[in-house]
Amino acid sequence: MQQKWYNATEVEASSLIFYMETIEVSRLSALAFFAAGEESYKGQRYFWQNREKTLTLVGLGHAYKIENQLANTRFDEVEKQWKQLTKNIVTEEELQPILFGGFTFDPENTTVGEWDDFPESYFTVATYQLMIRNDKAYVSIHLITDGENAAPQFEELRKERDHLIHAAQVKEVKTYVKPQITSYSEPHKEAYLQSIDAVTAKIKAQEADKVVIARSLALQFEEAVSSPQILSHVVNEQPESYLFGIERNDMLFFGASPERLVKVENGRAYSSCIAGSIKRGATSEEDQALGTSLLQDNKNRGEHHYVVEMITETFEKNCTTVKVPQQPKLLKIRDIQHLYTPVEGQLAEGATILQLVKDLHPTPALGGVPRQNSMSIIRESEPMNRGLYAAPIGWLDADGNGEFAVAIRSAALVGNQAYLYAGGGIVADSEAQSEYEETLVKFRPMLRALGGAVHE
Ligand SMILES: C=C(O[C@@H]1C=C(C(=O)O)C=C[C@H]1O)C(=O)O
Ligand SMILES: [Mg+2]
Repeated sequence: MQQKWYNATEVEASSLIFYMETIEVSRLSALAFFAAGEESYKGQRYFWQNREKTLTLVGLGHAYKIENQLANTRFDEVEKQWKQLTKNIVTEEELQPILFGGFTFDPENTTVGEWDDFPESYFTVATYQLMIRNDKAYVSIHLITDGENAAPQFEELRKERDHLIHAAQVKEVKTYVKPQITSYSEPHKEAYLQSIDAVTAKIKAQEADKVVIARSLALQFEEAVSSPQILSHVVNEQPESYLFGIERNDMLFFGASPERLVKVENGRAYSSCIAGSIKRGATSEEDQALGTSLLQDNKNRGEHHYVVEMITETFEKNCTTVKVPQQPKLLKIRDIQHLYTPVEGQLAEGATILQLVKDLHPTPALGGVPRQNSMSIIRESEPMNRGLYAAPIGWLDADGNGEFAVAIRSAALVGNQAYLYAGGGIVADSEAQSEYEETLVKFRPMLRALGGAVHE
């Protein structure tokens, strides 16, 4: 697994020139722009929408890649390379270039599977980037080169840009059918149930306070499923979450997550503590009753408390002032309700979004407490590699702004196969059967998008 191929991209970034040109375009469908890249940029695309739907990003093609197989130093390495690369920017615009990507959940996990050739850090600068912000749409071209022949290259890129915009504007926005599932399996279901009992016993024996244990669900389809097809369903069905899709070679990793890891805007940092769950009710009365019982439930308040404590401490280390409400609220999304506490602070001098990602990941919402013990227990207990599931995914610019979601409610799609991931926070009084049911609810957003039966 420890390949050395990433060196290929680590050319002397300082000798490279970063050209960027942005035009404003009349509003077009982000999905149609993504789909316009189906032939030429498949395997090199991304899609992102924040929860508020005030920012949409689509990337087609790779102007530059930052990949590495490092463990602890991966965050610093990406930050260093991005700084180098954005030192020599040639642009007339106010818009900043954007680096989009993610860090895997655990670089020390060695379990083989669908994530085998995925690097521990995977970031790209798109050749063509669509940004929809404040109701305006912009398309940028990025070209990163040593400067030789930049002008004719740029001319070619402009032609292709116009072609992509045209295709996205004039083609009807397609309505995609749902894929046909030919097989559904919950691999290692028994092992999962046993691991919950085993982990609960470890917590009772004080080997850890909280450990998040996850499992996967595997689907097969009649034929290969396309990325725009799946993203279109996610966009329609999950409007209240972060929506993301990131392609690498023949994999699409996608999801609809309610959870913010960190956002930085003009020197202020924001995070969210989301842990503790209950299903939605069939009627509004039942829904409210379930919500009230979640707010009062000791086991769920325990799961939540560890997250608030850790994120608050991390913010105190990186910020001059920190604001945290005393009590959690309810966060209701289509299939589930969670306990939710927002955290915000004023970034201290020198603190950056990637430093916050490094310090926050994994929070006890996806790892556990204490961090090292819980990570070892996860490695021993889960017969899978989480890859980007439960990991930081998002963007940053060259000005220090950016946002990372925690990639939960997510799945990896490879040709005609999909792997869906879900887990839950295990504490001393967790019960295997109810944790199992909690994961079934958490699979629903991906299962629904992929054409699976979801009993509403
Ligand atoms: C682990 C997941 O979600 C996390 C675990 C939760 C819980 O156990 O209550 C709630 C939200 C997330 O912090 C997941 O969705 O897979
Ligand atoms: Mg839970």
